[in-house]
Amino acid sequence: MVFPVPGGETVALKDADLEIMPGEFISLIGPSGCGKTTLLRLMADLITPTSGELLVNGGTPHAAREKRSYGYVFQAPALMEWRNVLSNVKLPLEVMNLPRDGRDAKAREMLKLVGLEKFERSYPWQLSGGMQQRVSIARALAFDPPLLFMDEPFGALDEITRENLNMELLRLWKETGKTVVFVTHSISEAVFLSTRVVVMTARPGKIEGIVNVDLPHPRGDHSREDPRFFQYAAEIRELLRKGHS
Ligand SMILES: Nc1ncnc2c1ncn2[C@@H]1O[C@H](COP(=O)(O)OP(=O)(O)OP(=O)(O)O)[C@@H](O)[C@H]1O
Repeated sequence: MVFPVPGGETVALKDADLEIMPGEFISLIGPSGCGKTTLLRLMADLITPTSGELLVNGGTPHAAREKRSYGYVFQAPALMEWRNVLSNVKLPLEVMNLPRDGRDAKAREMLKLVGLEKFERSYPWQLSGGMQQRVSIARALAFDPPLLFMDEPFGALDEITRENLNMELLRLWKETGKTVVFVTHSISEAVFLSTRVVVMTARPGKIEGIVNVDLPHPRGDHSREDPRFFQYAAEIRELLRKGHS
């Protein structure tokens, strides 16, 4: 992926070869500016690759977008301040023109899934950052996409809130069987959540290595104390070091 910039071009991604299987939880980790968001945006058809091939569910990213195959959770919650929580979660269902009577029920079901059923009438500014991020996850799940793209959704949260949301996300992933592609800067978050961690190099972003995380499910606080947890974290750190130099 090459971006034109004043006076030249930026090669954001090069030789990024990756295959993701249905139901996987993949984390992308790598130095700042290595192209993690770019890779996610390419998968989501928010930008078009300048060369190479990219397939989402066997078709083009554009076709996947038209079929509403994915939900996208941004770094910042990006909720509409003038809409209450229920109405924010309903938004994609309105855009898709789904029958009016089904929309409320679906949005409520999603809010229950993220533990916010008591807050449907609240406005975004009345919620904490973590709660807002849960609303945006509920919104991304509302139309039941098989894929979930998440760009550092918990980066701005305190450690304990982040750990709690990690637990919730894993529960959701297990319950719904979705494929998740998750961008993070945190090695421990990547190990805790993922089936595989994709470590990228500094720009132009390439894949330095992939670590299979074979920690048993359900994961919880005990997983963080498992000797294998430290071993996976050390492997990822080593690959990150190699990719930095
Ligand atoms: N629209 C654009 N135009 C020009 N350059 C861009 C554009 N989008 C991204 N880039 C460049 O591509 C590179 C990769 O950016 P990207 O946002 O994907 O990195 P990242 O790994 O997600 O970084 P971070 O961890 O800091 O969020 C950066 O050098 C960035 O400046």
